[in-house]
Amino acid sequence: MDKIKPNFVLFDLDGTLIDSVPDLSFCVDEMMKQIGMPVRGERLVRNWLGNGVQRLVERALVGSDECMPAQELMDRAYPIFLNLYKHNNSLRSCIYDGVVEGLKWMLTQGYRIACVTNKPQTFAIPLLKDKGLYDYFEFVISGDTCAEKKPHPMPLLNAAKRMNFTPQSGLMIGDSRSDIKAARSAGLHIFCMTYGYNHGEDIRDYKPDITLDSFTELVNHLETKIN
Ligand SMILES: O=C(O)COP(=O)(O)O
Ligand SMILES: [Mg+2]
Repeated sequence: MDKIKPNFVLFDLDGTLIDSVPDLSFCVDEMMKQIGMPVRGERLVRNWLGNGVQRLVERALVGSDECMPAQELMDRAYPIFLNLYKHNNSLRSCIYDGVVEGLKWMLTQGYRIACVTNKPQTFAIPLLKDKGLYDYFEFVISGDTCAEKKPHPMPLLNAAKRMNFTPQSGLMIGDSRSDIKAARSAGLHIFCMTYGYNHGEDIRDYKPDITLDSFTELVNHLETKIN
């Protein structure tokens, strides 16, 4: 594929900018211990992430991707998780190699960038700030900013509107099938990182426009906007 020159670029957070699973799995396991249930471990949490923290907790409680826990169990467990994650939001999480260089390069090339995540605002903003990434973005659309989250196109359409460009002139960079589905429905181009979380499946099977092993490869796929 030839290099493209999108008017704006939207970045996913978990699994794209930051490996947040170490903190999330710590909190899931502490919650499980506190309610007297078996811990789940990092590998399963990695596969259950991608549809917001509420869905992650539901999956952890039933031990599967699909089913729903009893409401009474969720009502007991979810507040415990929220309190734990509030205090363990960024301690163990790491920025992926190449991300800071990639974001700096985007800005020097004249790109306008924002973050679109399914993580609720109360966790997304402190995490981005703690890791020194917040100031790179014009704005952050979190999992609870719009009425719908990815894979629904609404957060991406909202971002395009705030950028004042058509969705078709934008690019989403993510790591999961939710990012691909949202981008396709909204009409954006979509690049995916191979190192992220995609429910244990190879992201190439979902056919993004491009797959990247590192943000340092962005230079191979994007034109400069400064001429
Ligand atoms: O909170 C999640 O489930 C994942 O969030 P993401 O959209 O940044 O990958
Ligand atoms: Mg993600």
